[in-house]
Amino acid sequence: MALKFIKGRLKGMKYSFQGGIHLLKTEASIQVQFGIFVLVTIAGFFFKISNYEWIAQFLCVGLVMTAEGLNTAIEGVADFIHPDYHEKIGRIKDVAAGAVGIAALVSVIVAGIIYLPKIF
Ligand SMILES: Nc1ncnc2c1ncn2[C@@H]1O[C@H](COP(=O)(O)OP(=O)(O)OP(=O)(O)O)[C@@H](O)[C@H]1O
Repeated sequence: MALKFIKGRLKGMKYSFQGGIHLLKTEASIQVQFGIFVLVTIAGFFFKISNYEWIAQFLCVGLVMTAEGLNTAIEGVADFIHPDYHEKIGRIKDVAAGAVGIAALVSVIVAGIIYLPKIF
């Protein structure tokens, strides 16, 4: 029983890992965000940011990439169930993209709070 449960969870982890790799290989926006993650990590070491600033930074990067992954999944489902033009599909995609936009805006604000005082 417990072994079956553990095997199921490990399988789930394998699928989520495969999904993440697929996103990184195929989605230009995730690749850009991964590049930003690398850059801000370098900046974090350069400016010697505090533990709490590292936490805020990792949470922001994670938030944006999670939102982007979900946005990609929603776009994929929308295109699969309705490949043709439809006003509602357009609205659904806009809302999903809007969620990424909110995450990105919050992240830019957090980055400003962390880095602007260190630069100026
Ligand atoms: N089937 C559709 N019906 C109506 N409007 C659509 C449809 N597909 C896309 N759109 C409109 O075009 C916008 C961009 O959609 P698209 O699927 O090209 O996403 P994208 O942001 O370019 O993502 P990606 O670059 O990952 O393909 C949507 O937000 C929506 O406004």
